[in-house]
Amino acid sequence: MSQFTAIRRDLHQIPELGFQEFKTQAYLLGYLQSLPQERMEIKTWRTGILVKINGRNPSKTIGWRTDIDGLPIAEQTGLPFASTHEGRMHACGHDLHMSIALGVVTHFASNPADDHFLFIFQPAEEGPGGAEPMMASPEFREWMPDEIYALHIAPEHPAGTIATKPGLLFANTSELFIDIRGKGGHAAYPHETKDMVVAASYFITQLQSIVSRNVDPLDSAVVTVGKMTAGTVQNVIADHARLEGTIRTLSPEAMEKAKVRVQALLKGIETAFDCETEIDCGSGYYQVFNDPEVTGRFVQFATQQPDIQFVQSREAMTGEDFGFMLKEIPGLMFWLGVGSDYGLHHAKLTPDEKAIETAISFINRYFTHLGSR
Ligand SMILES: CC(=O)N[C@@H](CCC[C@H](N)C(=O)O)C(=O)O
Repeated sequence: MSQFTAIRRDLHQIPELGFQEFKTQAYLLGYLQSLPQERMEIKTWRTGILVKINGRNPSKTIGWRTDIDGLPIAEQTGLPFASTHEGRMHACGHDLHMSIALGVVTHFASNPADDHFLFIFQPAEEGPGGAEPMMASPEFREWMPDEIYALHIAPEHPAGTIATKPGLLFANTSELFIDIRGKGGHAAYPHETKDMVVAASYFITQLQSIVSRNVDPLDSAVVTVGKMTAGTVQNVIADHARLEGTIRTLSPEAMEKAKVRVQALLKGIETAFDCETEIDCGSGYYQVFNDPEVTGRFVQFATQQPDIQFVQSREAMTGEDFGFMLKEIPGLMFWLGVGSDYGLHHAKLTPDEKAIETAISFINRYFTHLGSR
């Protein structure tokens, strides 16, 4: 087993939620401090880390970003190195993202290029979003990169595949947290209550009309309620329901429209069911938009690599707060094939670890190409 596969397995066992990545940060710092330090500078920002490798004759700084948080999912892979944190899992591949980033740092710590490299270990990608506040920090601003790159694992492509496209790659997102409050009571006396299970059920059904009737069919959107809680026992009418979900749209305009419609539908529920509602749109991520010129250069390089199958990808309704970095800094995100029968955010996601070495070797070559004169 390669060194970075072993590291991936260590990290896989300690998934932590956004801004709680304390063990992860300690593990990463321990490894980074074991590398040659001559050209390396390290700073921490909350639970994240910034690592700069000073170039020999720099004219620019090239950035690489990895996310480091896990998800509130109970792992069901049965792997010997499964999560040891109950109800937490690296089900979005951030364990692979981190081990690949460490592989690239390791290479350039001993083989610096002409240009500087900045490695960003960013917390809270799954929520509430670490990229925007990290970028605004003095620690980040001091080492502001001139161009920036990141990858995301893609279970639907086999290991050895890289997929991307110029322009829009990932959607705009907005979280949704909704409370609906009425009046509880005996299950046999509904006329004396305001039943929030019924109100929430109507509301969830009405939400589906946003995509089918409000958003331009040529401008896709998704409205998903991933969690619904209401009630206490089978024979008591619930006085409160809570819904947690997310909106995804291909354009910022469709996002604005969808949010307005969610609020209008909620007002209707208040009237129809004589209840009170409260909405919190949580955090929202800006779309991932790949710089066309940077992507052109990247695709040309990737298609010339004998160990890489390059695939032109489509847009995806996933969100990524890396979009905030790309809004300010030219760069791109690409999908890395990891061939798994189970997809992202699935409790049985099992990425093919061969992709780790493929990615490290590919990025080392690409960054050497970019950072040398
Ligand atoms: C790549 C990926 O899966 N990202 C997440 C980002 C979630 C943002 C936020 N918590 C939301 O749900 O809106 C995704 O679910 O796409």
